[in-house]
Amino acid sequence: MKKAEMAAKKAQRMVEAKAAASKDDLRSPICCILGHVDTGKTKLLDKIRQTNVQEGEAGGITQQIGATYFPVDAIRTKTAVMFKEGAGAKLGKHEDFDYKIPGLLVIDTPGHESFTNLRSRGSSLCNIAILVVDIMHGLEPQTLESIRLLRDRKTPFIVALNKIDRLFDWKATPDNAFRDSLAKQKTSVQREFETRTQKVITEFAEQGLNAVLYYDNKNFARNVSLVPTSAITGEGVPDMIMLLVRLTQERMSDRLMYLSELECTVLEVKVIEGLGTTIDVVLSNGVLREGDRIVVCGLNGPIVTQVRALLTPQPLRELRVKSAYVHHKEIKAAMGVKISAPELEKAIAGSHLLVVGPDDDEEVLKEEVMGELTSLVNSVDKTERGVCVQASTLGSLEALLDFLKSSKIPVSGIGIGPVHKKDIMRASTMVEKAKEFAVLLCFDVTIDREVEKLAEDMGVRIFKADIIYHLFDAFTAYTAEITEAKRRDAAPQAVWPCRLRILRAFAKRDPIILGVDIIDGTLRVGTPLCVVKKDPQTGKTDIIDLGKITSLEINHKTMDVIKKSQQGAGVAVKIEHAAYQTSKLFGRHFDENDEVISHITRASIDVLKSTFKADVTTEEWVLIKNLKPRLGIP
Ligand SMILES: Nc1nc2c(ncn2[C@@H]2O[C@H](COP(=O)(O)OP(=O)(O)OP(=O)(O)O)[C@@H](O)[C@H]2O)c(=O)[nH]1
Repeated sequence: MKKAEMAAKKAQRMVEAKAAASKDDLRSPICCILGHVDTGKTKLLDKIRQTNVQEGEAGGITQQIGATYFPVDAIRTKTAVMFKEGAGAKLGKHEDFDYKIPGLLVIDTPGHESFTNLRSRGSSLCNIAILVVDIMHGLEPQTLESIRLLRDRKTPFIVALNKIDRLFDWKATPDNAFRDSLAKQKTSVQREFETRTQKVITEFAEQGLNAVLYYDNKNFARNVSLVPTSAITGEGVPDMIMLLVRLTQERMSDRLMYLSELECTVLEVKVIEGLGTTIDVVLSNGVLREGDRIVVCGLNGPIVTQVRALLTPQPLRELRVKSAYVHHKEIKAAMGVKISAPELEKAIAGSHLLVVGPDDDEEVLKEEVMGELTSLVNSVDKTERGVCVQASTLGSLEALLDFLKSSKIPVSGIGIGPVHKKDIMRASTMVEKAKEFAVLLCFDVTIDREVEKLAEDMGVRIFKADIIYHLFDAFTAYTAEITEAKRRDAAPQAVWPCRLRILRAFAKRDPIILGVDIIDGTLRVGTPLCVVKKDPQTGKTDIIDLGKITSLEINHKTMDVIKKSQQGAGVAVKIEHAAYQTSKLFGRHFDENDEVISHITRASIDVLKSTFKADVTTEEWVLIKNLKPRLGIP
């Protein structure tokens, strides 16, 4: 009852917050940088920051926790060059341009760690992303993984086509607008640019994405924009920032309206000397205050604690001040903040942070905050046959589970944080049930040597990686290996169906050698053969086992497998019985009037079904079905 009441109150508050919001009061968009290693993500971030540091912190760029804040003044300075002649931007006069966003909050940790943790009820808190692609390399494995993440979370993104200064003979004009720089290049450089860009466009097309140079983009909703940049010379960086400004304020102002309702996410959990365990959060809406009672999701259940301090880094010029941090009484969105509070040791990155308000029931908030972990746990396949996964944060766990789901890999257990013995024990229950799933897929987590040893002893395979698709590749290779081993082990139990007509007997007993015609099926060394006789008086059937095929020949050429189509003028089959079987004599126990068939059993059919399913043809299944009643298999 209470829960419903609170939900109603919250919904009401949200309605009020939305009603009070306006397109004139926008908050700063949050931007993440993703891309393959070494494409220049860090350098690009540095470049945006540095230009303004050089200009004596003009515009007041501020370093936040895990993020850099670019106030609109800094953006205005940085993009001025876009209004010059030759920039090709057709933006009118600089002083007339209406910068509506108060600034831009760029998350400092590039890569998908922070992107996946900036999450809210399945969607992303990252308003816009920059996907960095090296123009010399095109799309690389992690680019594809980033695209997948961006698509899953429906996050709009632009592509920085970086390292244009590496085009042969490029003449740089530092921090220039791209088109002006390109116009100044020799024809050969312009041509190389065009060919390389075209190649990238084709690669995007292969991913089902329509990419175009941003200044040719007539439909931002449909096409991905490419912005050529150099993180070294700064060329194209003004274009990139201008594009971010325009895309966010023109196309997503609804999502950026400032709301008084709190929205806050834990990006990282960190131990800081003197402060103990702290959490770095992104406050994307609302206000946080010192002394607030907060609720976050923890490894062992919800954590309720009180904000002891709200911290941001000390500005560079004040480095001599003793404390590394500035304390705040309250902080308004959008901001990256460090929170110091007791009992945060078990907090989980990716969790939401809620503040207990005067009307709130703490129990309900606790449930809400744990809800996401519970719903992730509930999303796990309940067939109880599947791999176990362990990830560092809620965000990465979610991304990994999404990926496994789309790759149709079942999951039986999940965990967050460092791998413990109990996680190995859980995975080990699979050893008997399904060996290929006795696996722990670890994404960006630490494992003690001792725990690894336990896994070895229990027969649990551990795969570690900090790139999702590497985990996937390793696991796929492993399952292929296991399947192959299983086939080798099961091969003696597998019986392939065949029906043979006896043409003549070359040897009547020990071993029996027959010349045969294959009526149906395939002959293989190892197949047990029999004839089925019906007693004319009693009507009782009698299965006479002749033994197993030990060799096959066509025209004196030995073969392991002979298909019906290969048999030519007939096949010579050598049949030997096992020591425990009685020897059979051609002419007495059976003769050329008998049809010889594979002695299939319930068990042999099951082996074919479980291990060789992909190898059995439809005709062979039909033949098995026909042989079953003759051999008395229900
Ligand atoms: N010539 C040239 N080199 C660049 C450019 N951007 C980055 N680099 C160089 O490329 C290398 C990788 O750059 P980073 O910024 O560290 O790349 P990253 O994407 O952050 O790499 P990871 O953090 O490893 O994922 C460095 O040696 C940079 O100096 C560019 O625009 N032009």
